[in-house]
Amino acid sequence: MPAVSRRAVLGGAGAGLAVGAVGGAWGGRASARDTRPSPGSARVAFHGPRQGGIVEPAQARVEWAAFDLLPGTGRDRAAGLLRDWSAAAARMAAGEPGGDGGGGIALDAGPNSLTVTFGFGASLFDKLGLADRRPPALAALPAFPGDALDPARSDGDLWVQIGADDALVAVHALRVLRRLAAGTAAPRWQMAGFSRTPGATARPMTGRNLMGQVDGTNNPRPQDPDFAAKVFATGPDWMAGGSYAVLRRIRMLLDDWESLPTDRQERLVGRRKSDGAPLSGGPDAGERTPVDLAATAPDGALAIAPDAHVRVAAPASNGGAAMLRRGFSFHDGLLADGAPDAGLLFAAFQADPARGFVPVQQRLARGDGLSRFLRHEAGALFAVPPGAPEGGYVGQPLLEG
Ligand SMILES: C=CC1=C(C)c2cc3[nH]c(cc4nc(cc5[nH]c(cc1n2)c(C)c5CCC(=O)O)C(CCC(=O)O)=C4C)c(C)c3C=C
Ligand SMILES: [Fe+2]
Repeated sequence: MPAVSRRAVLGGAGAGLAVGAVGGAWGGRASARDTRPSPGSARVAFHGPRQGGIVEPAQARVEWAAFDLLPGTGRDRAAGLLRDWSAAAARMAAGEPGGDGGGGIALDAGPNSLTVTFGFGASLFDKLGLADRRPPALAALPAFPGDALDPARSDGDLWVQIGADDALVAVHALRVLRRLAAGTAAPRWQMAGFSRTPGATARPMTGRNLMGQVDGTNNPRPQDPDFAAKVFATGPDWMAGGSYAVLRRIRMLLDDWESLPTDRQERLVGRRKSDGAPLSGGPDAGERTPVDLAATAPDGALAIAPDAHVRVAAPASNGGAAMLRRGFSFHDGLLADGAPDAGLLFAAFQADPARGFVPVQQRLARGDGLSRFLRHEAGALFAVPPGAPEGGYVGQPLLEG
């Protein structure tokens, strides 16, 4: 298959998505003119200066998995695993079989915009005798008020994020990578999430979370002049062009949330539920209307309440702190009390968590109205190295340097 740049592939994916919405995706009438490729054929090149799964739109399905190195695993074995994982990920991203262990479950499907992202936890550096090369930005995060993080579902030596617009494709990739890890690393925890399916809406729009809010509007955008400075690290050498991923499994108290009237829900967020417009903007505002934190209502009260989520989280309230949020919903059945075990697999990518996530979460944990309806149940921080060139593997400069 010819090498295709990530940008070119994504452009193609956009064209393909329209076909899924109109053509035979639901077994409906397919006209003779529907000759464009299906959404399943969209692909994101694995090799490149940056790993996939950071700036690409969230796919319909995500699998997160953390692994711990088996006792006695040294740098050579770990390097071999990253070499095998990278090679398999590159094959699968190109729509080729990943190798043994996938059970044939993705045989009929295209790559479906598959991305595989690899991350390194702080504990990996100690185990491989690389403590002197652990980046300062990977220092343990502080404990935040209200945190109730389950150690069995937190942290890990290695992290794999698999995104695809088809669940079978994502699960297949996970099975392949898991098989390749046998004898070198053991699964520590695994989580599955979802996002909107391409073509599900009449026009592409920012997705919604399980609280029903349009979520992701004020993310930094790749065209912003300071985007790379916010999201990508400049060092140490092996991390230049990489990023740091903060993960949180945040359960939502959905039954309590859904019992609130819409205007109270909107006040707690600071945006309208129907279209995501800021409450500071008046009836004609839209999702992209800039938030005005100083705006007041006719009665003199702040249009965006003091404890509204967007006020407390805004860069302007946190000394400019910013991150790229790329979360997925989860819905994992019922808890013992019958409440849904559902919420957000929150992921934030940034150049330095101490300047991105930490100040924001410190303020949110204390003064965010939304946090009364949220429970932080698991968390992790991983260094996400830059992408690997053709023929190389993710983390090679660290593991062979
Ligand atoms: C520490 C960082 C953040 C956590 C944790 C977090 C959890 C969380 N957020 C929502 C819903 C929304 N968040 C929105 C905006 C927003 N959130 C954060 C940070 C965290 N959120 C930031 C930095 C921002 C942008 C603020 C700004 O600049 O305006 C929004 C509004 C739409 C948007 O801009 O994305 C919603 C809705 C939930 C449900 C949640 C935990 C489950
Ligand atoms: Fe948020």
